[in-house]
Amino acid sequence: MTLTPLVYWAQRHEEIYLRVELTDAQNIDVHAHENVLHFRAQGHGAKGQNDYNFSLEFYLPVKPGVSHKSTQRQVNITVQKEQRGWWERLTTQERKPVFLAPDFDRWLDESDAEMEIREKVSLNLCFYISGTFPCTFNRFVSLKTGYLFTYNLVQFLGFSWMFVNMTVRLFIFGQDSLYDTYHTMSDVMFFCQTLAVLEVLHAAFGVVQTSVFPTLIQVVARNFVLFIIFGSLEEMHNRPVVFFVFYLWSIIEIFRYPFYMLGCFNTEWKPLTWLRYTIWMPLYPLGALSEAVAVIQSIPIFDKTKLLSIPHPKAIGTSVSFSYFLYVYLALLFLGFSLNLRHLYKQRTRRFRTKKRKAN
Ligand SMILES: CCCCCCCCCCCCC[C@@H](O)CC(=O)SCCNC(=O)CCNC(=O)[C@H](O)C(C)(C)COP(=O)(O)OP(=O)(O)OC[C@H]1O[C@@H](n2cnc3c(N)ncnc32)[C@H](O)[C@@H]1OP(=O)(O)O
Repeated sequence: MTLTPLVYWAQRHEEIYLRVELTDAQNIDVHAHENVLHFRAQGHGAKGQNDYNFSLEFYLPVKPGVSHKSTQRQVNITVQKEQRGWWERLTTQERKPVFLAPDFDRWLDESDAEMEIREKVSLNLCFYISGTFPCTFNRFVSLKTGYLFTYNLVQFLGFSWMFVNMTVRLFIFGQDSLYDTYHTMSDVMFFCQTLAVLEVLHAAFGVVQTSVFPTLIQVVARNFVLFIIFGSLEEMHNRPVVFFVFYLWSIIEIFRYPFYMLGCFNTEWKPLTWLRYTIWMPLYPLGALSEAVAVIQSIPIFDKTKLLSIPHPKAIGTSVSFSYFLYVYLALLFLGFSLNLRHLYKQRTRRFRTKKRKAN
């Protein structure tokens, strides 16, 4: 009689692990052919001493070479994935075979597996660089953590100061406070937003694991409004739009930077994570809208003052107003906004999908 053994599985980004519950397994034949793993052996399983076999059709392509190792208690099989990646299940069919279960001794979810790789790389580099522990690389890692923590703390303090100040002033002075936001907040905002340029460098040099383009869009967009629209036009300083722009920027940052601060120590506080990945939903469109309003309000001022206009190109005989560039910028703003909205949505899905899997 041929029976099916119990099989436990787990995965990493590059391989699949199978643990077959057979003691004293003999005459083991295991191979993968056209994406199907075939296993046959004699041994002592759930139904006593017998012939056991099973087949599994994998969810995605695997490499044909399969390695196995049998111990007195089990047979361990390792299958290499054809392409690096995370599989949502093991087999092509959605319903898992009854003899198959997760191997909780080896089970990791995607982000933990990523962490495992990073730790391995850091250990390998550690040996490579110095051959000793604690090594230069470890010191570099803690230096990086210390640097990022300090950076995030400084930004958090800056944005919290602005948020609290604007809120208190709004309560005390009411509508009047909207008109002098620039005079009271701009120094700190200039400081924080200049510092934020470092975020593009962090992403570009791999100091944090994120893509450069969304960060670049964010920093360029904000600094354009801050330095060019507000900074260079005195006429804009007393406009309420400054309040809305600064206030919306500050709200998200008082959640984002503490989230990163905890992340520096691989810690999280669930309500904060939820807020970091949710509160942008109303804030981002409102922020982009208020930035667009600021740009639109500045157009007649640039036209009137001729500030930043290109002086007198011979072919036209008159200077080209900076406002033409602002119309192009408004189109870019819409495009950049859509791209970043998509990015933020993807980050949110990635974050909560991973967390949900962890909870299961
Ligand atoms: C190039 C030409 C440009 C032309 C310009 C055209 C104009 C475009 C206009 C666009 C409209 C902009 C409007 C906007 O300015 C309005 C506002 O901001 S309103 C206020 C609301 N805003 C928001 O909610 C957005 C806030 N900003 C962000 O979220 C980020 O800046 C953003 C880049 C958009 C997304 O961030 P990121 O991709 O980094 O996502 P994560 O937070 O998930 O981070 C990914 C992982 O990296 C780790 N990380 C990141 N930074 C740090 C750090 N400083 N310290 C430590 N760790 C960090 C983070 O923990 C994640 O790691 P893990 O996944 O392991 O947790």
